[in-house]
Amino acid sequence: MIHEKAPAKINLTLDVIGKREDGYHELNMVMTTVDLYDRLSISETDEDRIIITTNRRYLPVDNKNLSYKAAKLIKEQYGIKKGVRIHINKNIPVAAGLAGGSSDAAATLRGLDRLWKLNMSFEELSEIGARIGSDVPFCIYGKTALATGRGEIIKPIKPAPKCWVILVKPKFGVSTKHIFSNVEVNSLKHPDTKAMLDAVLNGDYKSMCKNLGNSLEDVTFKRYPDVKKIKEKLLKYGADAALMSGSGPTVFAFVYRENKKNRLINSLDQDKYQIFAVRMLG
Ligand SMILES: C[C@](O)(CO)[C@H](O)COP(=O)(O)OP(=O)(O)OC[C@H]1O[C@@H](n2ccc(N)nc2=O)[C@H](O)[C@@H]1O
Ligand SMILES: Nc1ncnc2c1ncn2[C@@H]1O[C@H](COP(=O)(O)OP(=O)(O)OP(=O)(O)O)[C@@H](O)[C@H]1O
Repeated sequence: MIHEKAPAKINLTLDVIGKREDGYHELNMVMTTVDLYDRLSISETDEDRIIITTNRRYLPVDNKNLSYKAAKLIKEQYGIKKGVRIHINKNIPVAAGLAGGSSDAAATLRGLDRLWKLNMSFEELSEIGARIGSDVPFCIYGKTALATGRGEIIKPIKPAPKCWVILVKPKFGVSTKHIFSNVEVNSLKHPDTKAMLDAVLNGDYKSMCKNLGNSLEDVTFKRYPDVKKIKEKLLKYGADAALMSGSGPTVFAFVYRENKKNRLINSLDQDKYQIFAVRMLG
């Protein structure tokens, strides 16, 4: 049995540069991971089938599950006739902007590479990952990186400065496709990616806080005003900085000091939101 951890990602920056001919958007993103994980257990079976099980009833377990897709692609690519059973213990909220599904797919690729001793390079894993979703190559890498193209071109950078990360997700989910379809490229705000890269390179917590930015925030805020309210609340109650992750709706806040973290959590309505206090990983 192989065990793989699949961490959630957050976007320190997300800049939408423009719309591409293939319908995707050209992005510039600084991404990192936090210690909120799904846990995957993977084992081989003799019968040539992919069996997915999970602790969450609402998740698909057929070919719509991104882990299923990952297993299918790797089996096809390497002509593997064995079957596999994958149990996903899910902790990352779904459709949250935290790349939960992408991270499960990435963990499946890493796990099957180990199970079947395929010795795949990052490039080989990443090529298969990109066929599943734009965030999967970053999730295969799993640390801190600059992601460009539609998100699938990964350049590793130093780990982001350590701090507490408070993730706040409203009860509803948001479709990434829906948010991108409402993007008007000419009216977007653009974060300063270079300043964020410098902040990470210099381990400069204050500058990292100052340069957080996400072009998709206003697009999501306009359709889901509650997401904007979460960000305002977090800033009002003492977060050093706050930003929506990915296409939302999760908003994360940074705090450096532990006592401030507890105060911030206590100020939030626990019935209205899913709240996680985690550490920066990457
Ligand atoms: C918003 C982010 O979470 C930022 O990290 C990611 O870019 C989304 O990555 P993902 O969920 O793996 O996205 P995909 O499954 O590849 O794409 C979902 C949908 O989002 C839109 N999409 C996604 C990525 C991109 N660079 N441009 C897009 O326009 C497309 O409409 C696509 O059909
Ligand atoms: N293993 C999986 N975990 C979570 N969702 C999955 C999985 N496989 C397929 N899905 C489907 O994918 C959709 C969104 O999943 P996910 O949680 O990855 O979104 P997200 O957090 O917005 O990701 P991203 O930040 O990459 O856009 C859901 O509709 C869900 O049913």
